Amino acid sequence: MRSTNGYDVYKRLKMTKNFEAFGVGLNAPAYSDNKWVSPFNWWPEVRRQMHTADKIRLHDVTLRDGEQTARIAFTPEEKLYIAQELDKLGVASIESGLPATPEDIEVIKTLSSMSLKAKIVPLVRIMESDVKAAIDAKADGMLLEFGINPHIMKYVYKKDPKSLVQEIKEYAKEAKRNGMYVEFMGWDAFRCDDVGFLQDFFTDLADSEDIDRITVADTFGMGHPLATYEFMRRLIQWTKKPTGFHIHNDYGMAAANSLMAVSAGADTVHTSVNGLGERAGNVATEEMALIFQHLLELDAGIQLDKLKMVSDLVAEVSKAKLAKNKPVVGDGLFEVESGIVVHALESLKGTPLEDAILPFQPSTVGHEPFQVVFGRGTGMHSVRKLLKSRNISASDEQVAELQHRIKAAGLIFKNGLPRAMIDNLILEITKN
Ligand SMILES: CC(=O)SCCNC(=O)CCNC(=O)[C@H](O)C(C)(C)COP(=O)(O)OP(=O)(O)OC[C@H]1O[C@@H](n2cnc3c(N)ncnc32)[C@H](O)[C@@H]1OP(=O)(O)O
Ligand SMILES: O=C(O)CCC(=O)C(=O)O
Repeated sequence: MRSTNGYDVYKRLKMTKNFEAFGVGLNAPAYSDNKWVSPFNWWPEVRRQMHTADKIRLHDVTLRDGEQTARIAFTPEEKLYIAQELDKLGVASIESGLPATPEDIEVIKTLSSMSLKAKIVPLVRIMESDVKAAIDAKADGMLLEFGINPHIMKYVYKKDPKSLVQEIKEYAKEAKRNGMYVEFMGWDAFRCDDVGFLQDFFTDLADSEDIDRITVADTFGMGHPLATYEFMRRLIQWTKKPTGFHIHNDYGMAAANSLMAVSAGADTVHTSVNGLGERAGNVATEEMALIFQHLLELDAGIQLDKLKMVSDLVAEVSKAKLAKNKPVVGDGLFEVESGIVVHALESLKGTPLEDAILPFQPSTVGHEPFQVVFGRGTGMHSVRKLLKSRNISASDEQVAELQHRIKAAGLIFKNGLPRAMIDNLILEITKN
């Protein structure tokens, strides 16, 4: 299949603007230069429920929560390298570890001295030593954190909520005196069965003008999307402050729930490249970046065409290999083997929809061009196209025989037939 990029498609579609089929047109915003997504996303009934901020921020936690993944560690040099790529990618802030180990303190200090566009905001426990270390490292800000689940507060930390609020406010004041941005994150807030407890805690905290943003974490990723929307709506109502959302993917709902949090009005999502993070990981930076731009038309400031490269970098350094079908960045996303799909794609050649059947073009996220793979799923149309690309004419019987041989070999070579095998099969079929 001919390789393409978003710009080629753009040029072609511009020329054929307003085309339609059976009276049905394709229009922006669902349809544009590099995407074709569901127009249902723009139904007034859907949009009416969205209270999105004008600008969305991605706070990247790859270097903190990502490194918390069991069996993953980054050296200080690796952290500095990744942080610079995250900065070029366009994330608003980088959670550069905890100022609790000499290595992380050094990383925070170095990054803070580099005048990156992204703010350096380490995770900070409610303790003097962490707060002081973040200030001494001249970080841009601090993400003060505590478990805002009454059971965790009582049994793990033996803290009472009232004195905790006072402590947080004092540390926030100290950070502000040093010119820092202050965010508070309450983790495990989604398992609290007493909404009055949450309301009192967050209302009381929000009364501090030293706290710039309040974030809640669905630490175990088990809130229903509609419950997430409702909790975030209430939190915004209680605090009247910019609000953030942090989630893990334990139930596979991290992206959907982040979308709900933003729809309720949160302006920041904590994300991690390749979805690294404790257990099932955090919501993936690459997924949220694409969702915001393509489905909500929200500017998160992300250079989408760098996503694949940053993902490859983090996969390499973390030694955490990605599934081929990982959304947005998986190596196998733009390969097709199934005959019926190849036939559909071939049929669109020369029509306004050529190459536009995909939801988004490979080049949009910096991916290799689309390609047809040969194997068990190969259909007749793929075989004809293959022969045509090599200027080989063959009878219908030869095409059928070649298809049969490719399919049989595909049962053995489960990873797509190697080029040499395809060459051999063509030779065998066409020699007589
Ligand atoms: C819920 C989360 O995901 S929190 C983030 C988790 N991230 C990490 O743990 C990063 C990797 N961790 C580490 O390298 C180490 O645990 C360190 C350097 C951070 C701390 O190590 P240690 O000082 O040896 O303490 P250890 O990890 O065993 O225990 C945690 C301590 O932090 C305290 N603590 C934890 N969270 C908070 C908080 N939000 N505010 C105040 N204190 C806290 C605990 O009460 C405990 O204190 P104690 O030593 O007085 O009992
Ligand atoms: O606040 C913290 O210490 C980290 C919590 C966290 O990453 C989470 O709740 O998922």
